[in-house]
Amino acid sequence: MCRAHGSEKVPVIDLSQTEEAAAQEVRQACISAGFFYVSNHGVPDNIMERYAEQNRKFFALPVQEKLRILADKNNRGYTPMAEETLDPANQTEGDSKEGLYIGREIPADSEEATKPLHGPNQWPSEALLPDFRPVTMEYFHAMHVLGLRLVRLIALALQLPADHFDSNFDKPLINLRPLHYSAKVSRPSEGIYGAGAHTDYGMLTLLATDKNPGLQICLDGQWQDVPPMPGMLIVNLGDMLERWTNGMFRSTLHRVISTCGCDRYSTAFFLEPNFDTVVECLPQCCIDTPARFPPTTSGQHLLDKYAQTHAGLDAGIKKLASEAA
Ligand SMILES: O=C(O)CCC(=O)C(=O)O
Ligand SMILES: [Fe+2]
Repeated sequence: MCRAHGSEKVPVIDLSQTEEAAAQEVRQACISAGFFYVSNHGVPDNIMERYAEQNRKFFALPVQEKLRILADKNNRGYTPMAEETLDPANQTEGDSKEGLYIGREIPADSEEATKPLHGPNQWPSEALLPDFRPVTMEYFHAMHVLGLRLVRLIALALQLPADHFDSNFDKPLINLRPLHYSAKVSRPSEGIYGAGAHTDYGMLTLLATDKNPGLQICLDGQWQDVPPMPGMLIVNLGDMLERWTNGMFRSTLHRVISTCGCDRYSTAFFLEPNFDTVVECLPQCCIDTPARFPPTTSGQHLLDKYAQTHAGLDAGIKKLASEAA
């Protein structure tokens, strides 16, 4: 059970220091909070700003236009307001947010596209938003480079060679997910949330938010605010890293509580191992404690999770699609 707010416990890690020094700080943060900020991360402000502008334009499109690219079976495309319920046990309605899933661009006729969760992206009309795709791809690339750098820091933080996980990330499952939260004020006592409490599913998440607060994480039984910090990104670990490390590195419960009565924009970049990667306790993490989780694969874990939280992946998406037609 997670209660009222406590003090700030999310560290800032300066990525301009040596890899060894950064890895030490990453290790501490992964053990204690499962969340950290990164400063001097190398993604220019200019890209961040141009990307944020395109997202505002996308979400400002008429809903009919967005529904044209409703998320498909590969989880690429638009998820309407309240389509996702991240914490079904405690929510009385869906999250007060809409989003767009963008993955690695995989041509429909390629071998890779035969796998679940692989395929082409769905883009908004070029005539309406000519810069959306190129600017989004530029941001995607910058996050991908930074994400792989963080995977190497995490390997070092586990006292493994920096390239330990590299072969698990040469065909990664990536979701870039711009989000728009409506101005609806959250009422947790009534089960109404910006985003219900959840842990992220994969290896790690790189989050960029606008200036409005809302993100909270559950630490030591208390909800702690993780406010936006200018020029920094928020990094958190997902379930797969928790499984790999047998719980030593934390996939921390978090949620979004909207209090300002204003719209809020954020973007998560979810970096997950290749579809077929087996995720099981690293030998060094199950010497003293038996493995807490059975082995799984990256792809299966994600498919299971999406099926639990997205109405849109089954009958719901068809209903929304037929309403839009
Ligand atoms: O919008 C935020 O601040 C958090 C979003 C989030 O937790 C998610 O998309 O998994
Ligand atoms: Fe999350």
